[in-house]
Amino acid sequence: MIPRSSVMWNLGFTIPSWPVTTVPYSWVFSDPETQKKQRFLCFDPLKTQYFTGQEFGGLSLGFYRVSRRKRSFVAGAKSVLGVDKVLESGGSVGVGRNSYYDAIVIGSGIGGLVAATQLAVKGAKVLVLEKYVIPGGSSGFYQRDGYTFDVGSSVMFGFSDKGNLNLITQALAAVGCKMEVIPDPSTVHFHLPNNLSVQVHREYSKFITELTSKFPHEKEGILKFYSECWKIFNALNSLELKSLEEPIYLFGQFIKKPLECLTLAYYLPQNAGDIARKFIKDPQLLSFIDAECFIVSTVNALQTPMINAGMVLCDRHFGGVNYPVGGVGGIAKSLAKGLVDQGSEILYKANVTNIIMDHGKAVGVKLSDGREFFGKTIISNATRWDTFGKLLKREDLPKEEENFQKVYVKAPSFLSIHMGVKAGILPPDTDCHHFVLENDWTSLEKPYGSIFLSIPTVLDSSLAPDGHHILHIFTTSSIEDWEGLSKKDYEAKKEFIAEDIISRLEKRLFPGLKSSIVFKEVGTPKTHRRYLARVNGTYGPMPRRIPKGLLGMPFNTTAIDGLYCVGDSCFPGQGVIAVAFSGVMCAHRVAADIGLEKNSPVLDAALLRLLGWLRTLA
Ligand SMILES: NC(=O)c1ccc[n+]([C@@H]2O[C@H](COP(=O)([O-])OP(=O)(O)OC[C@H]3O[C@@H](n4cnc5c(N)ncnc54)[C@H](O)[C@@H]3O)[C@@H](O)[C@H]2O)c1
Ligand SMILES: CC(C)=CCC/C(C)=C/C=C/C(C)=C/C=C/C(C)=C/C=C/C=C(C)/C=C/C=C(C)/C=C/C=C(\C)CCC=C(C)C
Repeated sequence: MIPRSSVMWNLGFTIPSWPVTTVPYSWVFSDPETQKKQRFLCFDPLKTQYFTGQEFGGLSLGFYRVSRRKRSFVAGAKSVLGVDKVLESGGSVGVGRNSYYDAIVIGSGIGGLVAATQLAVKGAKVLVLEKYVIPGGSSGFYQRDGYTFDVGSSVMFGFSDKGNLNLITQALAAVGCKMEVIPDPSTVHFHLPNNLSVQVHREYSKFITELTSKFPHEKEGILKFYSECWKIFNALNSLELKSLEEPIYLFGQFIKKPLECLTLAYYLPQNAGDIARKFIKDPQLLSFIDAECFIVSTVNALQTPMINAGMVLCDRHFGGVNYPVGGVGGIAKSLAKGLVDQGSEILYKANVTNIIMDHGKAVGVKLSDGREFFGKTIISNATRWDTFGKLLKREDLPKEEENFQKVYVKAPSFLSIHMGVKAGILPPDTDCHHFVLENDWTSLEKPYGSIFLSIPTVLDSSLAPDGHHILHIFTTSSIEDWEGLSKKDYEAKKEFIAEDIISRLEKRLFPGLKSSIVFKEVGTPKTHRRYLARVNGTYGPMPRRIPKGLLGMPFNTTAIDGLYCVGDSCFPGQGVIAVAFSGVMCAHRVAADIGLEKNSPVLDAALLRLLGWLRTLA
């Protein structure tokens, strides 16, 4: 508990002597326990507030621009005056070792953690505030009866040791961590209508051979479509990936790699379905491409940005899909540890309820228990809907966010079933990941239509007790389906739907599955809403109609000064590697804004305006 102090009381009555012609402005501190308000004086010339050193007993501390930095002034006062209790004057200024941060990150999903760690290694002092008891969000884990379950699926891109796109490996390495990974010999095994079965082998030529054996008449189209994907992947893989909102970097890349940048700019507004249709005519093969894209984006190929399709459909063969030993949860744990090793902080059970604004700028956050923290920048890893719908007041919704909500809607949530089964039920050489859509292509995007299945114990047996496997099954489901039910009806519905999904898997993949189950836990969209703090439990944003590729997806800056977003409602969207990239971009832009990286205010303004205009075309 923080000791109370009387120091602020003393400060409250000192008289500033800064000779300005404006009226004094008083800054109010409130003590959350006593609700006593303490005032001390400063000035507000030109709507920017300044303190003078004389406020602190005549010591010459200079004066500080405080609209963004007022709390750093207090921290400065602490170090110069040695009056530690100034910082602890009632909890309203903060409780960390240093109460004023370069960046406060709301949420410790992979997006938030990557932004935080990247900033920390650049020398920033970061505070991550996580509502839950462990880090990771959708990439977290939980343990029951000897099983370690991944909260989300276990398909990990970006975890290889080569190229520029191994963003998870790079994010860990930045804070001195390296995780042992197990290569997955196949990304996913598709079980589709008309008994179409396609295994996506790690080796590209093996995958192409398998696919063309199912569609020999479309061999040329298949090769052409996937080679378009490779053009994108190779261009991406040749760039140093940083913030596309930072002009010095962006123009630098255009000069160093003009062809690659132009390639990406060309594909930026395009979708995979249109490109597939240039080369492929067979409706069943086009439906297969839809299923490929659905895994990437939870929508069909016509709505999936080509850049994202190119990235995922090639990385699985270039770096391959690799599973971290001990489970996906280890990534977030390692990043959180790395963050602390860099001298930054993470607090759990820290539920941010408000972003604190001051003269139109985001300057701090307030927690549900009343604590407040202040920083130069605030980075929200909550979804954009939560950030602008809950953490800021609804009437503050900026035009840019209105546009985002016009172009993107919340993707449905998931019904998930975590099971422990007797190992004998799985045939030898069972793949780790499966995608099942049995009878009807049109059910692909319908609720409960397609089934995702991960069996991470195929790769890492340490995740389950001896002689057992984990089956993590999930399927799309909307929150509306689960609201307004009594507890009894809710439980019954969970059982009923889970039973149906398991029967479908039993029929198509593993006869006798039901009798092998030794553990089963079912989560609904309400579970995801509660534990992941995501509105409606949404999996992420999906385009309302046909998008212009990635053109409409916002980056990290927001219309609110000092406030940034990171995670899957930022460019380039859903997926662990995607949110890791969003974290890298966000850290770069924030570092430039707080002077830890090169920046050019004039070019910044021009580029941000240009990008804003491009988004309006989406
Ligand atoms: N490839 C896979 O298999 C896989 C697996 C899991 C997750 N994912 C991806 O991860 C993506 C999500 O990652 P992300 O980084 O955007 O975020 P996230 O949703 O995973 O994490 C956000 C974190 O912020 C916390 N949070 C939210 N609001 C808060 C508040 N007000 N106060 C404090 N904490 C708060 C949540 O508790 C959560 O831990 C999803 O799009 C999904 O695609 C993919
Ligand atoms: C800035 C302007 C206007 C022009 C400049 C041009 C230019 C230089 C552009 C540069 C663009 C760049 C750098 C783009 C980078 C894009 C990246 C890195 C995109 C990455 C996308 C990654 C995605 C979409 C990953 C998705 C992964 C997912 C969703 C995996 C999930 C898997 C499942 C949901 C489950 C599957 C499970 C089973 C069991 C089958």
